[in-house]
Amino acid sequence: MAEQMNAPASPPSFEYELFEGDPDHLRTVVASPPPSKPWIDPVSLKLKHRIGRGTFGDVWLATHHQTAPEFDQFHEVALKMLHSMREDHTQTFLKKFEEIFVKCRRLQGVCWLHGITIISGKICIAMKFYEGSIDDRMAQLKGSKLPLPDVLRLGIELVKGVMQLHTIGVLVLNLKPSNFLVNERGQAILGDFGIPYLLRGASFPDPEIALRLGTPNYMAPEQWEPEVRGPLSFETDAWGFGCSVVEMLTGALPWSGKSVREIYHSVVIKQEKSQIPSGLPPMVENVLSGCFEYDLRNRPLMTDILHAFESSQDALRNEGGWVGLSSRTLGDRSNDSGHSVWFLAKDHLQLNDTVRSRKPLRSCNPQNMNVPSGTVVGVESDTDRDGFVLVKIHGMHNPQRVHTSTLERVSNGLAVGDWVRLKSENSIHSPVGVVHSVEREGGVMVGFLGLDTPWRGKFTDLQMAASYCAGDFVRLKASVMSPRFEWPHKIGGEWATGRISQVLPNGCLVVSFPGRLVLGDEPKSFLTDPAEVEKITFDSCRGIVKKYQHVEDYHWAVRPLVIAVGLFTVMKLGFFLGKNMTVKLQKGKKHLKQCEDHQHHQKHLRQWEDHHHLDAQGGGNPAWLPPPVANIIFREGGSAAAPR
Ligand SMILES: Nc1ncnc2c1ncn2[C@@H]1O[C@H](COP(=O)(O)OP(=O)(O)OP(=O)(O)O)[C@@H](O)[C@H]1O
Repeated sequence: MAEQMNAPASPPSFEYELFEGDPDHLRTVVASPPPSKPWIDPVSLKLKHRIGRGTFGDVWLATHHQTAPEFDQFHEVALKMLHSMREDHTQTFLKKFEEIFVKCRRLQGVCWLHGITIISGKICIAMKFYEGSIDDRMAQLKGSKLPLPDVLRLGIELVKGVMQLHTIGVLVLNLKPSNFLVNERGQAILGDFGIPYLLRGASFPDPEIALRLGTPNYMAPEQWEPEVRGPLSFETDAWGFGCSVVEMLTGALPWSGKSVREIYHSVVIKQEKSQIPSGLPPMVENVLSGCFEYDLRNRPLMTDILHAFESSQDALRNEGGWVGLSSRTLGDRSNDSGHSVWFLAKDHLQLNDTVRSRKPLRSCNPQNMNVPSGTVVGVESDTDRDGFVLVKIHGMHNPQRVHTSTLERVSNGLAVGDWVRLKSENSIHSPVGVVHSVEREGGVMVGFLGLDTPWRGKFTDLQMAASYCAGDFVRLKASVMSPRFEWPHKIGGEWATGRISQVLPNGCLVVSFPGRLVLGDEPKSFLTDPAEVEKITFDSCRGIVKKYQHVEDYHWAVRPLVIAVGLFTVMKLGFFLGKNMTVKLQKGKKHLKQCEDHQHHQKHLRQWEDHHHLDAQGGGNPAWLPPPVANIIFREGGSAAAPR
């Protein structure tokens, strides 16, 4: 097969080539066995006309002529011709396609694949030709929107298709009404079997395509830069599904009128969500709102969506119209630790599970540690996901009845959300990541920065790592010379200290720098690899200077404020000293003057005494003193003071 797949195809000139036979007389002489190999001889394909142009290539209507001694048949096919890519990437795609080809053919909800070929150096995937898409159908309706019962029915069919694709390990990543085809029985079929997923890692002449694997209007935040904001997960398809359902209900394209850059800014940076129409059955509304959770771990799985749609469809049928389905909505069950009901629904406690109090999603401090470690000895109701369990806590005699939402399962020493470090590091991705799932048998899934999908391995490959939370201060380690992402410096040249504003599901840290004044277009936040930073706390700063420098990291205004206060203090001190000096100077001058006067009067006195021959006794009587001297009292030591 490898040789067949690698065989260079003869490139026919196809751009305007029309099918020469009569398409109305497509015939099957003898039924052929379904081929287990996907390769199609390009000569057997005749292109008729182009149906449409998509992000990853064009779709053509073509005929596929198969002939052998036992059979001879024509099929009308839709031929998806991908943009040209590098030869090695073409081969990788062919290999991936070969792996999923037979599996895909068993999936009822996914378009039927005829095979694959290469024409003019471009990969061409031949699929069954369907009569139209949900998008086409919407275009024919008033307001381009579908009624709720239709949306529920089509939604259920599509979710089943997505789930089928997920079971073979493929994500769709391109859910949108134009990719929802309708078969001859009016059922919705997935028209894309995960082409963007198979294209991961391929490079295109247009770098934009490689950067974003999907159609911008329907893309989840992590889909824009999966290696940075990932990992791509089953929940990534929940976002695209949510966008598609909202469009089917409202007739409005998500982020309509916005450029690709603007959509990126809205979805990824500003973390905006699609608006969900009001008046929907609460379960549908809740599950749709869950689809738009920024953190993919908080989104529902396809099973949750299916459950919500089927329940709402049943209720709609039974009640003859939407009048309110249930007094108990899923939204009421949210958890104030930051975990959505969908997050909590992903794991179910069983007897003998080791558990501990659940850590909040966005904080390092446990809300309570009522259960530092315990064992589940009783499950109140197996069917109720939202129930209580009996937990035997070490050191306590009687088992405690604890709500499952406050507990997390610890298997092989690890729980979902734990920070871990790979024992054997590699240069491809960060060695530090966040646990996404832990199997009781030892299998672990971890989100690592640098990987676009979750890492899968054994718990023995991992060790615990320091955790990071929003609010923590961090700085690049001194040993990091060339960080993975740009990181600002301080004026003196050393790495600046920033504050974590968000922790992405793969452990990538979004860091802002409140200690830096951001002007104009300068970036407000930076991304960083958790393995490249260290935590900075007031206690860890040694010496008063370092401690003060850390205070400056809290807000850019600290330094100018300190400078202003310092200047003010200096001025005040200067003023005070100045005033004191002036008083003293004046006093000194006065004193000098008095001394001078005194000397002057002494001189006069001596002259007067000489003149009047006064004896020394008479000199002590002020009455005998000349008038200016009478106003001055002489103190000990010769200092002068004004009379009282
Ligand atoms: N198997 C098929 N049978 C009939 N029509 C198809 C088939 N596959 C695709 N189409 C139609 O061809 C048109 C172009 O499809 P294509 O998938 O290339 O574009 P797109 O959905 O806009 O973009 P993307 O490349 O992102 O999937 C769409 O209108 C789609 O409904």
